[in-house]
Amino acid sequence: MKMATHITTTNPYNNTSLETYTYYSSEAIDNILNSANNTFKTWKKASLSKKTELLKHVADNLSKNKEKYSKLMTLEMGKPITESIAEIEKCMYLCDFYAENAAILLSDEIIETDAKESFISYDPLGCILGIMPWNFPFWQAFRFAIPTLTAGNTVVMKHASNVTGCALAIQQVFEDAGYPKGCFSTLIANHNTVETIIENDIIKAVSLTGSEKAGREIAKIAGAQLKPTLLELGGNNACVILNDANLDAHLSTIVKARMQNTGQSCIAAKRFIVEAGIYNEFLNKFTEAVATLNFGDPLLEDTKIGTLAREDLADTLEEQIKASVTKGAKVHYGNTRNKAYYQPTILTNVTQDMPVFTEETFGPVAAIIKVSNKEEAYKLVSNTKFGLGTMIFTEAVEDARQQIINIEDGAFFINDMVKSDPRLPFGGTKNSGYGRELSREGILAFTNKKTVYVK
Ligand SMILES: NC(=O)c1ccc[n+]([C@@H]2O[C@H](COP(=O)([O-])OP(=O)(O)OC[C@H]3O[C@@H](n4cnc5c(N)ncnc54)[C@H](O)[C@@H]3O)[C@@H](O)[C@H]2O)c1
Ligand SMILES: O=CCCC(=O)O
Repeated sequence: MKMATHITTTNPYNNTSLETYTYYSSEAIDNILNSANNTFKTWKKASLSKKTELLKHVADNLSKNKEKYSKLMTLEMGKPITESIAEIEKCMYLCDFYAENAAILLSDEIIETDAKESFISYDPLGCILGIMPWNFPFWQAFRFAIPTLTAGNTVVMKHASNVTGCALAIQQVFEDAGYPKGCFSTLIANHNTVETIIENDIIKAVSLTGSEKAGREIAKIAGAQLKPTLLELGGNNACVILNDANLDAHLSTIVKARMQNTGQSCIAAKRFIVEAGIYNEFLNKFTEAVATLNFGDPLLEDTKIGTLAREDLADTLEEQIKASVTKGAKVHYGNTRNKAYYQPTILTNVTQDMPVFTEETFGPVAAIIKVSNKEEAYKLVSNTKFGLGTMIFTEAVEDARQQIINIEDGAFFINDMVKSDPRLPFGGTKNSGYGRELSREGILAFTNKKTVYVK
């Protein structure tokens, strides 16, 4: 098959072309990798105060250009503009968090032994390749790059092709903030080229955020080179609603847990496991709230639901819903479609053998499962190959806490939606990947935890 030489980005809301970009030549990619490698030699020794000062410049740049970057994200992948603005603000908060805490998080860890002095020194590894998805075009890139750079590594990033404008804008943010050339570079590269990039000695590790399929492929390539990977993959989070849940307090959070980013979030609530005693009340209130979500031009502030980021994503969702309906699921609400638009949809009578239960659904469809008691609910929670997070809504918090040990996921949220927070580790288990981003874990992810022993 002939390899594409260009990427043309498209606005999924009106299907108009935005820009055309040429894939970088292998020579251009080699130059970028060499530059990242050379810069590493000095960047790793730069003082932490210089590095954290630059984080403040990044946050200032994001603040100054918030509208421009938000609009770019919305144009390229269709998310409602208010959510794009919130995404840029979250990136700013991430910079502030590491600017304030990096010195403590990266400081040597003294360990008393029979040596005069012994400690762990957290040293950077070198140039790290980030492979990123389109669903949070700025946030995912920043979640990886900010701690990785602050730990003293350099970064090259291959972003999803439909957000190439964002990928280049992100490089510009780092350049304008004053990072030395070679600290952060975007690579416009296709999948075949990525294999060669991973094989290059300059790349010391790979961080991938993307699908389970991509995780398997990238881990295999990196594994053959004995290079470490951090994998942030798909999810199929359960949202458990027990009989005593306070729906008045939590309904809007529960709706947001599924419909945020037009349902295109790895940690979205995808399987709603609802106890019989609250089932009718929940279904009525949830449906009423979902029906108020306004679809429209994502550039308008009152739009709450956009199109999906690409038309083929709506094809996949439609197939998953059709196959589930064939197996007995009922369309309780929604299920109309027009090109990349998929109406928020609620399916009831969902059982464990249906694609909307077993697979990740990346769009605004809620699969509702009725259970007769909480024991049954907890059994269903873990019946998934994914392991990003579980959320539970109940007033019996102490009782829910007893489940901490049984939840197999990377996160367990009681009376809130699963969400990422720079202060807390983020990541999955099972087919959702391995490794942790954010917090102390994230800044140490790409470090050599070096034992130093002075007799
Ligand atoms: N766990 C998390 O933190 C997290 C966050 C966001 C998205 N995701 C997941 O990402 C997926 C949606 O994003 P997507 O559609 O962009 O995923 P994707 O796997 O199709 O692509 C992700 C990135 O990997 C690249 N890629 C994929 N296969 C590759 C290969 N063989 N060689 C080189 N590069 C390759 C893509 O070009 C893109 O840059 C969902 O499954 C979602 O749950 C996970
Ligand atoms: O798609 C996943 C969202 C990840 C996050 O919020 O950090």
